[in-house]
Amino acid sequence: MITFDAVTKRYPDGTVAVDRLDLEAPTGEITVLVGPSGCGKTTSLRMINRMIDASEGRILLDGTPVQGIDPPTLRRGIGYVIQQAGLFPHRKIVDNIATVPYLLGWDKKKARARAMELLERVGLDPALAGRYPFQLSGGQQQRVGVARALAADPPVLLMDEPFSAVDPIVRTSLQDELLRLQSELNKTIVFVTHDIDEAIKLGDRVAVLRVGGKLAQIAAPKTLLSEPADDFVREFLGHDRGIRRLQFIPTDGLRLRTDLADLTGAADEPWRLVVEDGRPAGWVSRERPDELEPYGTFVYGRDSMRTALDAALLSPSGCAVAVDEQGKVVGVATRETLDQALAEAADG
Ligand SMILES: Nc1ncnc2c1ncn2[C@@H]1O[C@H](COP(=O)(O)OP(=O)(O)OP(=O)(O)O)[C@@H](O)[C@H]1O
Repeated sequence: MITFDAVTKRYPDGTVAVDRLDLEAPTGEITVLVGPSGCGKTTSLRMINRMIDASEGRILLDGTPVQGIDPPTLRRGIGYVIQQAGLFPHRKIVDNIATVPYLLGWDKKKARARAMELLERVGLDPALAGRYPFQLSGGQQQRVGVARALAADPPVLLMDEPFSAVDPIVRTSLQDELLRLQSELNKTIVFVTHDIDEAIKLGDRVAVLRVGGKLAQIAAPKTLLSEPADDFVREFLGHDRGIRRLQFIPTDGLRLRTDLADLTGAADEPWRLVVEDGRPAGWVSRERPDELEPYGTFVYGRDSMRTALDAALLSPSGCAVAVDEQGKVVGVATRETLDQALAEAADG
């Protein structure tokens, strides 16, 4: 656990970047620091590994003040990932990843074997090991940055806007990859971002900071969205806070119809889903039975109501197609069913 105990950072020019910050980042969880530009996120993060020293207050790592640990020792137990990966341009990928093991005096063979293992772990082709950073895409470089931070298996990972410099599609896959890795590794992660969607997706807990380095609220994402502490937090969460809340509402309680999906014999309805080899092929209407119309799917029980609703909006029938993990149709959520679930969500 990382604990901020009344931590203040005053820069020499008098700027108060962080103001009496109290915060806990529990072991094995992702704690996200989010807030507008200049609110002290990076300063807070860097005080954990003493790249910046606090002016007042204490930061504790499992109860031990970091101020009492010499920086090299401290950093051995703390991986650090930054925007644009910060790789050494003249070192091959494998050697970039093995940076910390080399510093720790591991023999070259063991360090490289560990680097190769990590390369695969972060979803990269081992064939990239011999390349130089400039021969990789931005997203691949970020993955290497994550692999490098994990190389000596540190219990703590600090991540400073690690995915901000890549396009939205790559960012989404990096976020998914981080969540997958974390489900295996259970690191204590402190993650800085200015993107509220990223914070809500990744954080077990999200700390919202306001300019001046004051904590506005810390809560689980779901609570943050349903109970923002004040107008600043409400505004920061954006006008589509209600829509975002839907991503925490599960779909496993939705009642599905199977008679609209050729599964149990088609009902006499305006729309019918054509299923081929168990998979959706398209909707057909009574008026135009030969024309396949578009459809949207959600994975029943895994995806949230937000995805289910999106799936319904993509279908002219207004119904969302529920599939299993293999993409096979399990039924259809009609507009009435979705309406009912939304009404219940609004109550809760
Ligand atoms: N070395 C420094 N000297 C003086 N002021 C600084 C220094 N570093 C940062 N600051 C100021 O401290 C405040 C917090 O900066 P910090 O970089 O921690 O914010 P941030 O929330 O990470 O911002 P961003 O999202 O823009 O990166 C800002 O007002 C910044 O200008």
